[in-house]
Amino acid sequence: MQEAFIAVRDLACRRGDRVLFRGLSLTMNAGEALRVAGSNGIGKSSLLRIVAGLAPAFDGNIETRGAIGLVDERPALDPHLPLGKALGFWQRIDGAADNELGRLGLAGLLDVPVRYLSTGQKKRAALARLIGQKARIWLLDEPLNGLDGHAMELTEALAAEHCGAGGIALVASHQAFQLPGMGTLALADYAA
Ligand SMILES: Nc1ncnc2c1ncn2[C@@H]1O[C@H](COP(=O)(O)OP(=O)(O)OP(=O)(O)O)[C@@H](O)[C@H]1O
Repeated sequence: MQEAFIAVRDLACRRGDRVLFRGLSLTMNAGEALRVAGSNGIGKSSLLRIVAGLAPAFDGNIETRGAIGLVDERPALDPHLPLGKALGFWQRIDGAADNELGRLGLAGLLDVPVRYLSTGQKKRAALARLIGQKARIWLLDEPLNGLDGHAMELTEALAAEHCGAGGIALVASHQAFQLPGMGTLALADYAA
């Protein structure tokens, strides 16, 4: 099984003219989960994007081992395709895998164009793709936004199963995320 590891060392993040945080270090090993907490605009999404390699660090460095799957408010699913075909695109790349469609309440929606899915359905569709991706590192940006109570619990359960199987979950959320043994990193502690 592919190893999972994240090391963030003395990280600083700058957006535009402003340094948002500095001096941030953390290490995550297989099976660990961490919630990044903080108010709007403090830099939670920016941190996840830097860890994903989608944005540059202003200072410090990041080391990751294991494939990374990022879920944010923009599902990487073609809005014009029916959900089944949009997920099928990724299945051809990721390899066939159980996307947990039934569990995610998506089995009856495969003929619906992605753009017509509700906010919560889109979020669940993004989770289906993430599960199919089989990435060892999950970066979840506000994963509970727009979800009803049942879907929130399901998302937390899926993340717990992912960590139980040796994955890593780094979760940016301004609201509580229930996951056994999950630590919390208050980004305000590193505000520049
Ligand atoms: N490309 C950019 N150029 C300039 N400023 C940016 C850029 N991207 C983000 N910002 C700013 O950086 C700050 C941090 O944004 P970020 O999305 O990381 O915050 P967040 O903690 O995830 O917020 P929220 O809880 O609202 O999702 C915000 O003030 C935002 O306006």
